[in-house]
Amino acid sequence: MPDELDELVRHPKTSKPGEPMRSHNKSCFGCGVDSPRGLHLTVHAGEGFTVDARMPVEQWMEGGPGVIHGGILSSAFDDVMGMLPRLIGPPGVTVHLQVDFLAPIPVGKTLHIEASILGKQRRKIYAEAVAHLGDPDRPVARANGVFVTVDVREHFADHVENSAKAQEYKDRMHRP
Ligand SMILES: CC(C)(COP(=O)(O)OP(=O)(O)OC[C@H]1O[C@@H](n2cnc3c(N)ncnc32)[C@H](O)[C@@H]1OP(=O)(O)O)[C@@H](O)C(=O)NCCC(=O)NCCS
Ligand SMILES: CCCCCCCCCCCCCCCC(=O)O
Repeated sequence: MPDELDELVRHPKTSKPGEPMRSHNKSCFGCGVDSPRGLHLTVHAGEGFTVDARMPVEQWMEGGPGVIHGGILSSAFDDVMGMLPRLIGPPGVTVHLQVDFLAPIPVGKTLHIEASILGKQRRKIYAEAVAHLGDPDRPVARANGVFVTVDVREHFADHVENSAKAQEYKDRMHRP
C-alpha cells in the first residue's frame, strides 16, 4: 500500500452500522438474492470503514472431502471486500485479490467474514478481511485486495445486455 493516502470519509448515504449493505446486483453470484446458484452472502455495514458478512457453507461448496472449495472462499472474500468502496463513495471493481488459507472450513458451518478499508489513494481502495467460524480469535483465512472505483454506467455499458436483469437496468437508466 502506498504511503500517501487520501482521507477516508464515510458517505452520508451509505448503510449505517448494523444495517444491511445493498447487494452489488440482485443477480450477483456473491450477494444477490435472486442468484440461482449464488453464495447468498448477507453483508452488514459495521462501524467506521468496515463490513461484516455471513455465509452458510453448503454441501455444493465442497472441494476436498467435507470442506469448502478454495475458489468459493476466494469468491466470498472478493464479494465482501467489494462492498467496502460503497461505504465511502462509488462502487469499485476488484483488480487484485490475495488469500491465505489457514485452516479447513467444514461444510455445515457458518462462515463469518469481517472486512475493512486499510486506505485509499485516488481511485484505489486497499482492503483486508478475515474469516472465522464464530470465534474471531481463531481465524480460518485472511485476504487482502485492491478495488478501483468506476463509473458503473460506463464500465458495464457494453455488458449490461448480458445481465439477467438487463431490462431492469435499462428502465433505471431511462428514468428521469
Ligand atoms: C478497473 C479498471 C477499469 C481500471 O482501468 P482504468 O480505468 O483504465 O484505470 P487504471 O488502469 O489507470 O487503474 C487505476 C489505478 O488502479 C491501479 N491498478 C490497476 N490494476 C491494478 C492491480 N492489479 N493492482 C494494483 N493496482 C492496480 C493503477 O495502477 C491505477 O493507479 P494510480 O491511481 O496510482 O495510477 C480495469 O482494470 C478493469 O476493468 N479491470 C477488470 C475489473 C474486473 O472485472 N474485476 C472483477 C469483477 S469486480
Ligand atoms: C449499466 C448500469 C449498471 C448499474 C450497475 C450497478 C451495480 C454496480 C456494482 C458494481 C460492483 C461489482 C462488483 C461485483 C463483485 C465482483 O465481481 O467481485
